[in-house]
Amino acid sequence: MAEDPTSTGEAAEPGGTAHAAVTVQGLWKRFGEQIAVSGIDLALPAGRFIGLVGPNGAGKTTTLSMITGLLRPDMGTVVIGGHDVWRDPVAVKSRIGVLPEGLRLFERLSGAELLTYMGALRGIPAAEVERRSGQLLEVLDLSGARHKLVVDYSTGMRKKIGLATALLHNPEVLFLDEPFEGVDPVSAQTIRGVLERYTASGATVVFSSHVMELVESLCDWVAVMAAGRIQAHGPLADVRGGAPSLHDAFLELVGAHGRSARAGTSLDWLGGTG
Ligand SMILES: Nc1ncnc2c1ncn2[C@@H]1O[C@H](COP(=O)(O)OP(=O)(O)OP(=O)(O)O)[C@@H](O)[C@H]1O
Repeated sequence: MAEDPTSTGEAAEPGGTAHAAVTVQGLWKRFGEQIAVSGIDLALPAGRFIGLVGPNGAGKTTTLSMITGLLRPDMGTVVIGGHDVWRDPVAVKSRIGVLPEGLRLFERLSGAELLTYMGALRGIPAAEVERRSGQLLEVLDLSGARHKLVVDYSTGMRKKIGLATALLHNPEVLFLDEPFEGVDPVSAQTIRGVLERYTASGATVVFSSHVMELVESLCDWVAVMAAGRIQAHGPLADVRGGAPSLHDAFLELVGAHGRSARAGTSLDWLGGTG
């Protein structure tokens, strides 16, 4: 579905639920001369596995940061669960979980301590935090590392403990910025299983990635971003259209077909033969 600049932000895609988990209207962000996000209107349907895809620098992180209340937009509104993210941040933050890019954790706590601390910050009763933490550590295959300091966790372990902290309060919507970046296939499969279980119960996942195969295999709804704008959005099959794969549809949408061939001809000296 091509982006309609007059869109009101209502979730109205064919065959989709009428209920929007997240409604974004007129979102803008500029860093000096650089317009990172250029007027986005988007209604993300509830209960879906949603992929935000786009090339490097498309504006995915900036968009997710503004949607989750981490970065103030220059213009525009974001509503989650009926609450404006910037006017009613506490109500929104109790309903969402966020795994941001380059998540900074409390490095000198163990995995178990980190969850206990995050649970207390969220106001969850201690016994419930302990119950949920034990289950999350178990399912994410971190039980053996529960007493290890987070500073000593590997990249994949950090992603998994970050995901555990984002899920601890049982949010309605989970936002993940590049959750599979630097994660080995076994950990990726574990994360994937947890996310599938989470959406199966009616919750919404929104994640950004530039790995098309991953998005195609996980998501049932996608938004394609390039140069700060939404180029297409809707159910996966609609966005893919007649293209053989989401990868091909994506290259077409972001105007990248033929770019690799051009790069090949301009690097005629490259080959390691002196
Ligand atoms: N704090 C900042 N200061 C200046 N420019 C920024 C800042 N954050 C982002 N940008 C610029 O805004 C644009 C969008 O960046 P953003 O990180 O949102 O893209 P992205 O789609 O997440 O990219 P990637 O896939 O490479 O992570 C880029 O041109 C980037 O250089």
